[in-house]
Amino acid sequence: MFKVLVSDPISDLGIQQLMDAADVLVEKKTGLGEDELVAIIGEYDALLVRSQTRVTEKIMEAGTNLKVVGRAGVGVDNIDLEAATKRGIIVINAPDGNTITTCEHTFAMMMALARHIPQAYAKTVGGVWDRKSFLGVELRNKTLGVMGMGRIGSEVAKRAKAFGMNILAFDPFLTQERAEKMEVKLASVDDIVRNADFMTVHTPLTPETHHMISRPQFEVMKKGMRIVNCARGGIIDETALVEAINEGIVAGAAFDVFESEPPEKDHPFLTHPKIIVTPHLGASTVEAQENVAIDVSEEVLHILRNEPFKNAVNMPPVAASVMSRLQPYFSIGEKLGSFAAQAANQAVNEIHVDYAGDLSDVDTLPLTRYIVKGVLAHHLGSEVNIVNCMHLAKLRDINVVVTQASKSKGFTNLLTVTLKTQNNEETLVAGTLLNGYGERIVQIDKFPVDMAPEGHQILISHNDKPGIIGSVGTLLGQNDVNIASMQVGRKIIGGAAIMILSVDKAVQKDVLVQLTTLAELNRAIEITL
Ligand SMILES: NC(=O)C1=CN([C@@H]2O[C@H](COP(=O)(O)OP(=O)(O)OC[C@H]3O[C@@H](n4cnc5c(N)ncnc54)[C@H](O)[C@@H]3O)[C@@H](O)[C@H]2O)C=CC1
Ligand SMILES: O=C(O)C(=O)COP(=O)(O)O
Repeated sequence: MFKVLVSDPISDLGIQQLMDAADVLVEKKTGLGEDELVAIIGEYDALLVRSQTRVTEKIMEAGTNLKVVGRAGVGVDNIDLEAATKRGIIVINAPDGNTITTCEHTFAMMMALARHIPQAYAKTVGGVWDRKSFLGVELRNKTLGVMGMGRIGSEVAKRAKAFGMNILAFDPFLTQERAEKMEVKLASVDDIVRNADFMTVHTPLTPETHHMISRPQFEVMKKGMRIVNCARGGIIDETALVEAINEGIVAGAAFDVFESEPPEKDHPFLTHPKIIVTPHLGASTVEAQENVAIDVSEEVLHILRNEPFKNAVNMPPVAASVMSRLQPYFSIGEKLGSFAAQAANQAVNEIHVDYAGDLSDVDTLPLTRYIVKGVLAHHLGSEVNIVNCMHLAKLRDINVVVTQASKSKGFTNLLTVTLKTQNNEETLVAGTLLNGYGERIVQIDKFPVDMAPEGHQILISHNDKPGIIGSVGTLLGQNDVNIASMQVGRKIIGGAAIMILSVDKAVQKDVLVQLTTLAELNRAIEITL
C-alpha cells in the first residue's frame, strides 16, 4: 500500500482517482511546518503540494520512503530540486492545468488597475459616492510589454490583441518566426521598459529574472507605465517599484505575488493607494484546481506503480512523439542493464550503449536512463532510479557512452549494452523487441542466443565438450532445480561456449559452487531479472 500525504489544499475532485486507487492511502494534513513534516514524512511514498509547503532538503532527508513530490501547479521554487535529484526523488508538476486561469487573472488585474476597481469599490461600500477620483485609461491602442512568452505569457498576448493592444514581447526562446506567427513584436527588456504603457511578467523566478525590473529600469521607464505581476514575487524589485510610483514614474501596479509570502503586515504594497494586490490567487479557480490535481494525481500513480510518466521537473523534458517510440523499450533496456551488471565480473567504469535499426534516429536519453538504472540497481538497490542514475554513475566515475547505428544485424531494432571494467574486460548483452514475440536477449558476449529476459537464469561459461550439458542437468536435478528452458551458444566446435538455463526458482549458492567443480565448466552465476 502506497501512502500519499497532501500537505496543501488540493481539489478533492482532482485527487479522487488517487483516493479511489486500491493500492493507495491518501492522508490530508495541511498547514504543517518543516519540523512537523520532518517528523511524519518517513511514512509516506508521495507528497502532494501547492506553493505553501516548502519542501526542503531536511524534509527529503527524513523522507526515506519518498519517491515523488507532486506539485499541483507550475512553479517549483518551493521545492529543493537539487536535494530531490540527489536522493532520486522525482519532482513532477502540472504545467498546463492553470495556464488559462492565471492568464485570466492577469487580465482581471490589468483591467482592475486601469479602472481603479478595488479602490472605487472600497469607497463605494464605505458610503462615499466618488466619481472624480477614479478616471481610468483604455487598453485599446496601448502597448503591452510581455516578459516571458511561455504558456501564460502567450495566452496573455493572444487576449491582449483582442483588446486592440500592441504587443512587445521578450523571451530568450522567442524566435522572430514565432513572434511573427503570434503577431507580436520581438523586443528587448530595454525596448519594453522605454516604450510600453502596460507591462506584465510571466517568467519563473531564477537568478537571471530576480529583480529584472529594478532601479536602472525604472530610471529609463516610460512615464505612466502600469505594471502587473502574476508570476513570482522578486522578478520586480518591490522597494524600487514603490519609489518609482512615489516619484511619478509608474502610474500603478497590480501584484498577485510577493517576494515573501504572506507579506509582512507593514509591507508597503498593502497600504499604497496605487498598488492593488491579491493573495497569490492566479491559479485559484475551480477549473484550474481540478485540472492540476487530476494531472498530478495521474503522474503520481504512474510513478508509484513504476509506470512511465512525463512531467518530471528534475529530468530533461521529452517530446511525446519521442516518448511513445521509446516507451516499449524501457523494460528490455532496464533488463539488459541488469543482466550485464550481474554477468560482469568486476567494477564497471564504462557503460556503452549502442542503439541500432529503429532506434538509430531518435533521442534515446530517456531509454539510456533505464539501462543505466538497470546496471546500477544491481549494486545500489532501490536507491537508484531514472532521476538520479546519471548523477550516481558520475559520482562513481562511470562513463556512459552512447552510439547509434542504422545497421542492426538483421533485427529491426537492437540494443547492445557493453560494460567495460578497469582491466579492459567487456561484458556484452544485446536484446531486441521481436514483433509478436516480445522481449528477447539475442546475444551474450560473442555468442548468439534467443531467450526471454525474465525470472531466474543460470549463466554458465564452459568448453564445448560432449557430456557437459548432461552433467549440468544431472547436478541441477540432484539439487531439485527444475530447468524450464536451455540455450547453448558457441562460435566454433570444441571452443569456448555459454549455456543459459531458465530455472523455476532462485538457486542456492552452494549449487553454483558445485557446478564450477564440473569438468570443462569455467564459471556459473545466477542472474535474476
Ligand atoms: N500567480 C499564480 O498563481 C501562478 C503563477 N505562475 C507562474 O507564472 C510563471 C509563468 O508560468 P508558465 O507560463 O506556465 O511558465 P512557462 O515555463 O511556460 O513560461 C515561462 C517563460 O519564461 C521565459 N523566461 C525564462 N527566463 C526569462 C528571462 N530572463 N526573460 C524573459 N523570459 C524568460 C521562458 O523562456 C518561458 O518561455 C511562472 O513563474 C509560474 O510559476 C503560474 C501559475 C499560477
Ligand atoms: O502554479 C503556480 O506556479 C502557482 O503559483 C500557483 O500556486 P498555488 O498552487 O495556487 O499555490
